[in-house]
Amino acid sequence: MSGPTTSLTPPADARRPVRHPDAPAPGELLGSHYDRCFGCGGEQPHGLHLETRAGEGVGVTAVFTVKEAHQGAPGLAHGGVLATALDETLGGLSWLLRTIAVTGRLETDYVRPVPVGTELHLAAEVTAVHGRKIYGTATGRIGGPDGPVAVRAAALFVEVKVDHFIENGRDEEIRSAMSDPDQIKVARAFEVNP
Ligand SMILES: CCCCCCCCCCCC(=O)SCCNC(=O)CCNC(=O)[C@H](O)C(C)(C)COP(=O)(O)OP(=O)(O)OC[C@H]1O[C@@H](n2cnc3c(N)ncnc32)[C@H](O)[C@@H]1OP(=O)(O)O
Repeated sequence: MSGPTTSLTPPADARRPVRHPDAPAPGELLGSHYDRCFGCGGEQPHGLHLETRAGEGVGVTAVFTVKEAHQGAPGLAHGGVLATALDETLGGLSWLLRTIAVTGRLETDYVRPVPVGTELHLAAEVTAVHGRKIYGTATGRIGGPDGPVAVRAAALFVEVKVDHFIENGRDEEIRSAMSDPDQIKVARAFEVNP
């Protein structure tokens, strides 16, 4: 079978990630990169409304409150929604590297059921970088930031240029995002540099 390797193990010559000198300070709220993002946007009524903060090193933390609209089985979070929460948290790592990157591969382990109403405490870190490939891991804990792990993920993100979004996105949303009078928001929708 042809196609890219699916390994999430960094190659031996991968380098350790380096926090960008202009990365947000530990504890700083990253804010939404795009209002209509399902993971973090404020304008998606049933979105996850994830709030992500810069952590120490090349890491971030986030909190996701599981709402009624996020169910799969009665009273329990949908697995795909939990994968989204992990993916979005991992996406926030771009801010610490000041790189634009998209998910290439995301592998998720579901360890415990997550009831509606739960605050899921997420943490993600970059583990290695190899060329355009950024390797990361994430966990989601219940009952507090040090509570038991309910979900975890390993991921490979691939660095892209801003053209990735402009060339592949739907014109209507691209135009709308570009024409927002808040130019800081425009920059953040298309770049990781606030
Ligand atoms: C702007 C707002 C803020 C930034 C946006 C923040 C958004 C946050 C939201 C969370 C993040 C998302 O959900 S992002 C949305 C979901 N993801 C996507 O839509 C991505 C769709 N896929 C793609 O566009 C493409 O396949 C790419 C960009 C991932 C890769 O294509 P490419 O650019 O042509 O690169 P390519 O040569 O194929 O791959 C480069 C290297 O990565 C490896 N590679 C590529 N894909 C994989 C894979 N699935 N599994 C293993 N390895 C892979 C290749 O083997 C190669 O390794 P080597 O030969 O160099 O060793």
